Amino acid sequence: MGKIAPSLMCVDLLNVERDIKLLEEAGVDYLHVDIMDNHFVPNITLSFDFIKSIKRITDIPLDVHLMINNPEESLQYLDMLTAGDIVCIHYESTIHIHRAIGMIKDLGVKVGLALNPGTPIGVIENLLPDLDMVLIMTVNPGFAGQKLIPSMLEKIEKLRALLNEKGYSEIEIEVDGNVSFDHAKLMYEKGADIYVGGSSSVFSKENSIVENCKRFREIIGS
Ligand SMILES: O=C(CO)[C@H](O)[C@H](O)COP(=O)(O)O
Repeated sequence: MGKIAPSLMCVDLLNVERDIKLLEEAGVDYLHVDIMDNHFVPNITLSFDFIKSIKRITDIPLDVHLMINNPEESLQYLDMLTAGDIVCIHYESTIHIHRAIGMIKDLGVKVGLALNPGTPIGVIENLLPDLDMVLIMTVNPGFAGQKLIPSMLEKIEKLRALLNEKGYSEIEIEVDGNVSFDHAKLMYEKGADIYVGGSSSVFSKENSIVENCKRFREIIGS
């Protein structure tokens, strides 16, 4: 059974509370919050203060994706998170990855590790005991509305095989970037668990948010 994590960078920023209530009605599993620094990726979107505001209006667990350099310098600002939330940092974003992971654990939340499309999956092997989730970026991060990099489908499959082979089948695989309805089906077949729905699915203008989530659920068997 797959889980849906709508990407709040695709929400109507003039109607955030309205859209979050719709996502609650749709029964989504997480809210995916992208934090950028204009250095690790060339964009700036949501913020730590935005997360504080979100926490006041919903109990849906947050899936915080930090696209920032040296995340260990900013993790202190995430003390509003609680057990059940996820903090995901990029493998490429720090030379002190074990220290950064340890700091996420100290927050009492789940640990996610994201890999850019160009980063091979082998880098995670000695980190597996500390991870709850691995995020496969299926586009180069930073912007919504990009095209899927097709070779990422094989990467998902290889990661699922690696996790099973090493005895870490409980680690969840998240996919992010052009997770359209069609791509979600392929990703599901390859072994993905958590689906970041953006402009190409949950927030597609063709239907309402609630109807889009319903269609998504049917595809990922939840
Ligand atoms: O992380 C992201 C961009 O870096 C966004 O969460 C994601 O790409 C949004 O989804 P879509 O690609 O469907 O617009």
